[in-house]
Order: sequence, then C-alpha cells, then structure tokens
Amino acid sequence: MKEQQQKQQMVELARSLFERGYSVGGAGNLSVRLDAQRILVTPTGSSLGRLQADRLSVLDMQGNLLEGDKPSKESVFHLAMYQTNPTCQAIVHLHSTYLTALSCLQGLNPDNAMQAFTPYYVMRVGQLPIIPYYPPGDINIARELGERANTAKAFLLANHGVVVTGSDLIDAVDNCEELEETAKLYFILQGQAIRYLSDDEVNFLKNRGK
Ligand SMILES: O=C(CO)COP(=O)(O)O
Ligand SMILES: [Zn+2]
Repeated sequence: MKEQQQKQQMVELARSLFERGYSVGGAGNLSVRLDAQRILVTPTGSSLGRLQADRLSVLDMQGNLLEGDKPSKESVFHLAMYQTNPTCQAIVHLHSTYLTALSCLQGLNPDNAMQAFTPYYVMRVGQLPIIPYYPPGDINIARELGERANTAKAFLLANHGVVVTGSDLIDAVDNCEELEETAKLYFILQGQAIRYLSDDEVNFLKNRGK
C-alpha cells in the first residue's frame, strides 16, 4: 500500500473506532509498519476521531521522528513489539470500556485473562495475557511487551487497557473489536454458568484459523 493510502486508512479506521465509542478523548494509539525501516504512529495526545493524515508521526526503528507531530508516548512499546515479532505488522492500543474494566479485576489468570467461550475469540486472538500495571508511557510496558510479543497477539495492560496486533491495520482493528465484544459478553455472563469451549474445540479452531 502506498504511504499516503496507509495514512488515510489509519485516519479512517481511527475515526471509525472513535465514532463507535471504542475510544474517547486522547486515549489510545495505533501504529503500522510502513516498510522495514519505518513505522507510522498516531501523535501523542491526539483524538482518534480527529487525526490528520499529514500530521501522523513517522519514526525509524530506533524511534527517531522522521516526519509529522510528536509521536505517541507509547511508541516505545510499539517499536519493541515490531522489533521482536516480524509477523506483527500493525498494533492497536485502546482503553475500550469492557477490556479496560476487565484489566481492573483482581484474581485474573495472568497468563490468560479470558478463557475461550466463542469461536471468533479463538480464531482472531486466542488468549489474553496480562502485563502488570505501570503508568502510561512507562518503559517497563515496552520491556514487557517486547519480551512477550512472540507469545500472543493481544495483551491486557493491568488497570489501563489493551494492546492488539494484526497482519495489517484492518486485521489489528478487527481483532481488537472482536476482543472488546468478547469482554462485553464476559461481563454480561458473570454469575451465570458459562459453557467454555473444550480444548479439542479450541485446538480445531486454532488449526483451522479464520
Ligand atoms: O493511551 C495512551 C497512553 O497509554 C495515549 O497516549 P498517547 O496520546 O501519547 O498516544
Ligand atoms: Zn493507554
């Protein structure tokens, strides 16, 4: 995809997420690989509903700003994930309501905050490990995500939100939407007997894919 088209796609996908209530204010950030040497990332403090293509930040893999506005304070974790996982082509970080609520619960399994009870959760994401709480922009978030970026497609940031990866920006956004909907179902089902998918059912879906 040409760089200008990729910028326009980021603006449109971010606006769609904002307009449907997946983000508010300046929360959240998106990034996508432009090529082997550069990434495109949303500027710090920007509303996902009001991005401007010509102000999006372009960074080299060392985090140097090549063009656009000052990048997201989380660009360090985006870069750490790209450096660890070559298959990760795009990253969406949101404070979406139900995943953020989930990130605030005590007693979750740190290896997987949500056991699978729907096929699309398995097909798109599969598991949701938890990164311990650090303040937004803290280098430890980048350290933890950089170390684990090969082990899962999405991560819950304790008391903060979610980080979801994809094979391109549309895939990362679709994965994030599916995950938020799964978290919503999780809360709707609280107090009721959930029929979780069996290991065989999960493995069948993992082997078959989307
Ligand atoms: O969600 C955020 C930090 O975790 C938003 O920060 P930025 O505006 O710097 O991207
Ligand atoms: Zn955040």
